[in-house]
Amino acid sequence: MAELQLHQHGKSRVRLGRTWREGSVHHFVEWMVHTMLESDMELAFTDGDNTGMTATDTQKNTVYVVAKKMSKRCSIEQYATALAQHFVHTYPRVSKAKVWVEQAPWKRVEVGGIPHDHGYAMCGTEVRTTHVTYDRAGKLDVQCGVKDLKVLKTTQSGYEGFLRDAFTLLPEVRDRVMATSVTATWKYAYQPMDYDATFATVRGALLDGVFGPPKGGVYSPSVQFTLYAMAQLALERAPQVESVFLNMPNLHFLPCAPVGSGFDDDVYVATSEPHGNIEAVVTRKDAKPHCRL
Ligand SMILES: O=c1[nH]c(=O)c2[nH]c(=O)[nH]c2[nH]1
Repeated sequence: MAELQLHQHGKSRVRLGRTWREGSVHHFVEWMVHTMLESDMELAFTDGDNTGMTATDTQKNTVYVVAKKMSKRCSIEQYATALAQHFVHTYPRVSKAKVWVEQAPWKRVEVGGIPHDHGYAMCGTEVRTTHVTYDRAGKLDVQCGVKDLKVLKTTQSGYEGFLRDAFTLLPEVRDRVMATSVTATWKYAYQPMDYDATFATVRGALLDGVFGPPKGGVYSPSVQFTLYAMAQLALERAPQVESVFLNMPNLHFLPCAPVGSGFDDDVYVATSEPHGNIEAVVTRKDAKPHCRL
């Protein structure tokens, strides 16, 4: 006999744009929203009975309704919280709402050094993310993050001392290009007053962990060491953060010696596949672990 275990239903990849007009200055965001509802809908799966079900089409429509209701400029965390709470408070069969939001990297343009009133350009790939859950007991969980944050440094990176056997071809190096696309998520011990400010603090810490000071930088003996240094800095600078998950592919730039010349740390074969893949969860001592592995 079969038994229904966890079940949920939601809408994926709902895209929206939202403008807030503050006089002549307009603020714009583009969001990709995913919803998922845990609800008392076993009979839909086992008996084909849809009574009381919040259709995924309704969930999609609600994404837009709640965006409209956010009358003041807000962060993705505030929006996702409002959306999750709406589902639980409106639909008695819903026991837990899960909402993911990703913010596209539109940035206000500057013309002659002056911020434009309503002009935006998309520069880069970096997407700000959040994952919010809210349940009928009123438990709210907000996780923040960033993905596709691509970083590269042309030196101050090496890789030495690793195991060598018959399968090892990689030479040891003290100078190489280090490039990665950072995915980070972090959990708070307590919710910050200002999600935007805390996001900026954590993002800044992650970048400083990679690059070090502007003159001279900081040496990376491995992606692993740099990942841990980044997470340590984030925990140090943002006291609200209790744990950080980081995933960092090692995007290899392979030494290239064009025909007739040698390799002088100047020309590389740029690759994306295959790539190394390094990840870890780093928690504040005595904090609850945060599982993304
Ligand atoms: O920083 C690195 N970590 C690794 O685990 C690894 N493995 C590898 O081939 N190159 C590298 N570089």
